[in-house]
Amino acid sequence: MKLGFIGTGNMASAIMGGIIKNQIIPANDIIGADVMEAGRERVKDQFKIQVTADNHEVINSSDIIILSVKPQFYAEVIAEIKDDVREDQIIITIAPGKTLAWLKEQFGKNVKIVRTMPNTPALVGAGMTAACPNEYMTKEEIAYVLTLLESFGRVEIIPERLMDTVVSVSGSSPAYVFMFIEAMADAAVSGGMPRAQAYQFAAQAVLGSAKMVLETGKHPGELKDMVCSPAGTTIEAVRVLEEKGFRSSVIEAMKTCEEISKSM
Ligand SMILES: NC(=O)C1=CN([C@@H]2O[C@H](COP(=O)(O)OP(=O)(O)OC[C@H]3O[C@@H](n4cnc5c(N)ncnc54)[C@H](OP(=O)(O)O)[C@@H]3O)[C@@H](O)[C@H]2O)C=CC1
Ligand SMILES: O=C(O)[C@@H]1CCC=N1
Repeated sequence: MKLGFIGTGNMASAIMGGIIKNQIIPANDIIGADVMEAGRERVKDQFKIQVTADNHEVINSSDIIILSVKPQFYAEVIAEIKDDVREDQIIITIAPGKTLAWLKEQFGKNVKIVRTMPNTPALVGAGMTAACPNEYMTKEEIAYVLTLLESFGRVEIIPERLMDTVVSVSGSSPAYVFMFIEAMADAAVSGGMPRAQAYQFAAQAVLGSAKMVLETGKHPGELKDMVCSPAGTTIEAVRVLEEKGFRSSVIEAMKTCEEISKSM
């Protein structure tokens, strides 16, 4: 199976890193194109894949192609490659807002497409990816693409109407979590902890808490109550977080993210 990337930036790197690390497709069966020579050289050096400046070469040498450019470049890239795309090839998209209907219109012909929304934890095999195959994909092809996506984390097939919500809850959310970890580390530094150690403690606490949600099946509120000892320290921190609008700020930020995704 030959895999191609058009765009070899942050998300493409995270995906190819996961696929190669989990030996789903070897590096020498992966090719990436990027307009930026620096982007090409970076993935060539880091992942030992083939690189090219020619998007047509990616299409003509791949069975599956991941369009990993920014949404604003999707129309021009599809216009450039659409005549090369064969009926047996599979296109995986990862851009917010680019619906299957829009993609079909851009290609102007029946193309096998899986619309997805991954995230950068794919790089460490802990991604969360939503997938939405179009009507031209066979069950076997869908199963293979899911195997590919599972090589760098969890994957769920979802109705396309939820894709913008996926952008806000998992596509973009690593950024919010990194901000949270940074803020916790700053507070730990203010308490006298060395910064590198503070990042370790903060990040592991977030990782452990997330694992508790995923592995215990308990409601996050119940897990929060388990930490809040009566008249203890935690409930005072929770009180301040509520006073500062922690939850509502997260919700408002995510609703904004979702709206921007819809507009792309
Ligand atoms: N980063 C993330 O966490 C996530 C990103 N995504 C989606 O993934 C896609 C890529 O995002 P990201 O990796 O962050 O973006 P990057 O800017 O890091 O990577 C995109 C790369 O593609 C290059 N490029 C632009 N136009 C072309 C072209 N016509 N042909 C070939 N290469 C081109 C860009 O060059 P140049 O810099 O010159 O534009 C850039 O090097 C986007 O649609 C994004 O929404 C989805 C989920 C998560
Ligand atoms: O910020 C963005 O537009 C991309 C999509 C989800 C995460 N990054």
